[in-house]
Amino acid sequence: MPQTSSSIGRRGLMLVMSSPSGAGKTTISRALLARDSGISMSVSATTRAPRPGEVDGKDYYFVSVERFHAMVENGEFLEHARVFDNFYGTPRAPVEAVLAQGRDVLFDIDWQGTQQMRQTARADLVSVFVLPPSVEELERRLHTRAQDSAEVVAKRMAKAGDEMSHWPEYDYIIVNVEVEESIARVQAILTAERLKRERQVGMHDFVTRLRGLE
Ligand SMILES: Nc1ncnc2c1ncn2[C@@H]1O[C@H](COP(=O)(O)OP(=O)(O)OP(=O)(O)O)[C@@H](O)[C@H]1O
Ligand SMILES: Nc1nc2c(ncn2[C@@H]2O[C@H](COP(=O)(O)O)[C@@H](O)[C@H]2O)c(=O)[nH]1
Repeated sequence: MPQTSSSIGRRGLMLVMSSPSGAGKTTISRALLARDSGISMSVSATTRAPRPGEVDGKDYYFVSVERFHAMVENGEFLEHARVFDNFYGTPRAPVEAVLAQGRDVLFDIDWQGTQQMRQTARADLVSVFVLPPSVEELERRLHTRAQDSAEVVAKRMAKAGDEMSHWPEYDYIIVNVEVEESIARVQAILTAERLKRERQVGMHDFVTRLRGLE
């Protein structure tokens, strides 16, 4: 049978995107998912109330505080954190199932969650921090999204400086000026990371066959 590169197995990676609230990571993530069939979104659990249009099981699993704590106790989360007075966590089982198929998983989580995942899964983690072009533009985006009250927007703006201080902990930094340019940059990161030697787990056998040694 002829050798083709499509027979080379690949180890799935975990692409984490973080940013201050409103910088644009959800927008970039949605576009990436629509354009790349090799990556799926990790759906987090949260105790925050759904925004207009958000769908349970698609945008988040909306759970009570009691249910969230039970999930923590049962070890159901890969990571979890308190963000803006609410709890958020990444359910472990769906992520492990996708990675086992050699597919990639995209996470929209904060810096606390990224730190936890770096400790448990460093080799599989690729982290991207998204910055806004300016603080004024960040506030404008939060208001334009029109999904949070003025009080919630003010709270998120007050935390933006602290959040942004974590940028040096990430592998890649994107200043999200033009959304199409930012999407292209994340696609480029994903392409390069997928090609890393250590992720191409079937390469040894492929080259062995190429060399006619098997
Ligand atoms: N490059 C951009 N230029 C202009 N507007 C943008 C850009 N990227 C995103 N936006 C808009 O900014 C708003 C916030 O974007 P988004 O919801 O993606 O932010 P986020 O980082 O995911 O926020 P959160 O952490 O609160 O979920 C949205 O209305 C989105 O359409
Ligand atoms: N550590 C985690 N952070 C998470 C998770 N899911 C979302 N987030 C972060 O929370 C804030 C606010 O999100 P919003 O949807 O309420 O605007 C944002 O920074 C997200 O990245 C998670 O599972 N773990």
